[in-house]
Amino acid sequence: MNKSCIVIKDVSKQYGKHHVLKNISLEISEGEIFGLLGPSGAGKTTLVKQLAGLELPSSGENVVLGLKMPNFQAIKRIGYMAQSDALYEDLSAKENLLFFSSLYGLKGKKQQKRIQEVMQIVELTEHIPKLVKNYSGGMKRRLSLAIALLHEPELLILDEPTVGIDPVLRKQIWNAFYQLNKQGTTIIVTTHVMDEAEKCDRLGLMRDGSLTAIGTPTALKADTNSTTIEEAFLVYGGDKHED
Ligand SMILES: Nc1ncnc2c1ncn2[C@@H]1O[C@H](COP(=O)(O)OP(=O)(O)OP(=O)(O)O)[C@@H](O)[C@H]1O
Repeated sequence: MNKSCIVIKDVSKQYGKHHVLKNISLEISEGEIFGLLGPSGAGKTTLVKQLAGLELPSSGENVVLGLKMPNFQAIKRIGYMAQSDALYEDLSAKENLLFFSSLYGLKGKKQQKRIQEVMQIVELTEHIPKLVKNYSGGMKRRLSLAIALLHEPELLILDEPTVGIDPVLRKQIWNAFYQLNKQGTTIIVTTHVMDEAEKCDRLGLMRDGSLTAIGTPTALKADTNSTTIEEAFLVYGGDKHED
């Protein structure tokens, strides 16, 4: 097994009396595409926000890139794409990219070059001058991904990156993930889309704040005598998602 990129040690999270994460332990290796699969409310967002350094566990700890989170040195090496797009709608894509890249300290020719590169990855080059409010939902998701890539992160944390996106676009976005992964980027992605889950190297199945199973899609299916991940998920005590 490769070096660990993420080590989650007995992490729990409580909001008042509500136990949102229950004793989660998990290791993700460098270079993996790891999927967190589970129905709405299972705790996926809560967990990945902690990994991105945006929330704290109630107990346990998260070590990311060798550093206990939250840690600023680690955060600088992480690209995080939240579930809802955080874009300036009244600005153009170019202006958004200039703004976010300047936050990372990019300037001049290097900044221009990186903006071109990330927009090429998400196949939006020709739409750079457009106002974001004139982008479709799928284009906004891809622009959010481009922004998450600006500082060449070693780890990408993607919260439902393709939600509401049609299958053709979803394929394009996954091609971008594979390309980045081939270059060494570790990717953790939350999803409740079963065909997307099949694309991950390994999966963690989540339900009611617990990890009910961890394994490759093939192993999870074989261990449960299932032909699909959805069936395997149900065997491990999951709920079918209503979407
Ligand atoms: N700040 C908060 N205060 C109180 N409860 C919260 C807070 N954040 C999340 N929760 C609760 O934690 C539970 C898990 O939410 P979370 O968003 O992590 O689930 P999820 O698996 O990502 O679902 P979805 O796919 O709908 O985003 C939900 O019941 C949610 O209401």
